Amino acid sequence: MPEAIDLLIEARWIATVDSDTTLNNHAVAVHNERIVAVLPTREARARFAPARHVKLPGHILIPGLINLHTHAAMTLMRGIADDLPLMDWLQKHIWPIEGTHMSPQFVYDGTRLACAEMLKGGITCFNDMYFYPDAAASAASEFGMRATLGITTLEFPTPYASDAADYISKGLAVRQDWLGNPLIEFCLAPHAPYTVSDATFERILTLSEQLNLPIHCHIHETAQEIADSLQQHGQRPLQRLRKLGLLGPNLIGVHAVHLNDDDLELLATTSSNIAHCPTSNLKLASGFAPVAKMRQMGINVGFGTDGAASNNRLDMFAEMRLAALLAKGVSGNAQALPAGEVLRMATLDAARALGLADKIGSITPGKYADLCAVSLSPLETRPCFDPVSHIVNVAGREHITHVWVAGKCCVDNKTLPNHPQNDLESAVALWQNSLEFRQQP
Ligand SMILES: CSC[C@H]1O[C@@H](n2cnc3c(O)ncnc32)[C@H](O)[C@@H]1O
Ligand SMILES: [Zn+2]
Repeated sequence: MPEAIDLLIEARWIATVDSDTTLNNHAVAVHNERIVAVLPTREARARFAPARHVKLPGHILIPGLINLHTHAAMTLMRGIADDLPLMDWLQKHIWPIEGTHMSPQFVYDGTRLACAEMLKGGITCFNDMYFYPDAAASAASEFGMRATLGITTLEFPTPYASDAADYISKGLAVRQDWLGNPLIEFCLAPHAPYTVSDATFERILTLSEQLNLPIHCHIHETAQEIADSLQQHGQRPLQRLRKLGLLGPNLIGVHAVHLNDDDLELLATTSSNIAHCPTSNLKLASGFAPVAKMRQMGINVGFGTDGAASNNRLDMFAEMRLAALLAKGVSGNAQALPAGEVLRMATLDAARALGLADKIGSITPGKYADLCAVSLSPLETRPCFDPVSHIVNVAGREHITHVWVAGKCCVDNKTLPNHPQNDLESAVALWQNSLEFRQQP
């Protein structure tokens, strides 16, 4: 008697990522949100009686992509301040707008816009750092998307919170409200060493240890950040964080562009994780992160899009391709970051950084069925000798046809099922209007 299951997905190729081999003509069986088997299609047809059966004869099935660093709601500021270096961009444009326009509705609408874009681009999970995480959680959960939301912390006041203690207590309260939701996780998110004091970092470390939460923080993004830290603290930001005890397997350091040999050694010996954001680093002219060196030294690295105001897309296919090309160019080694490694960094390694590798990141029985199907049938993707190479070097997010999160179909034939598109479009149009005609200082 065939076993009744919720879903059977047959694919021409499957890159499980838990091994280096690409499976041909295999199927993934899904029941109760999880993967129950990965097996040859012929065997799957005999063994299972699926309630839903999806056939993908020209596709590769990969684990859902994980965006290891973003500010989702910044989609509403996409393209509002281009062609600027980080500090001009932040201090003269972004922070003033956030100071006047930030609200739960802004974060809810902006995060919904981000979820629509990310899901259609094969991203099933994102690691967010922004204001009003309750509004972000509502948006993600409406789309059925997985998210780790930051208990974001700054020392200075914004419409969201008055000081570091207020940011932390508001974030912890939101975490409490969402405990038990299987798709929503939290992390501590001190913004950066230049906006957070030693005392606040100490408090954050204690909370991370007590609650076993990752710590998500921008680090070593620009040369100026390092010069300022040397002047103010007499040490580089990573040395300061090391002294405070922040480095370790719970840390996700974002950007890590400017690293000397001692910095690299610190990251490696403490098993810290890095979110590499190649597009944002180029667009803000921050520099080139030494990713090939990091990988050689055993540092765990995933990819982040950063926010849509500094990218200006939330496109992990673009990040994968750019990261692979930059790693080769920067290291002078064409073998740096081959496609299989890039796909693992965008999935399993990012899951590891978030402490979620036992749940997501690979197509492995027992894990949640977070999956992405990419069509390699169109002419521009032919011929195909190596489908994993095609994911990084040929295909784009426009080739994604289906996405599942915990076995639930979130993108069906390139569309978002049951999504009230009009409501979102009109909300975005209203925000565009109010940002376009804002009072300029
Ligand atoms: C406290 S919420 C997050 C905060 O970070 C700002 N931000 C966005 N991108 C970057 C970046 O690349 N480096 C530093 N800070 C960034 C965002 O505008 C929010 O204010
Ligand atoms: Zn960022």
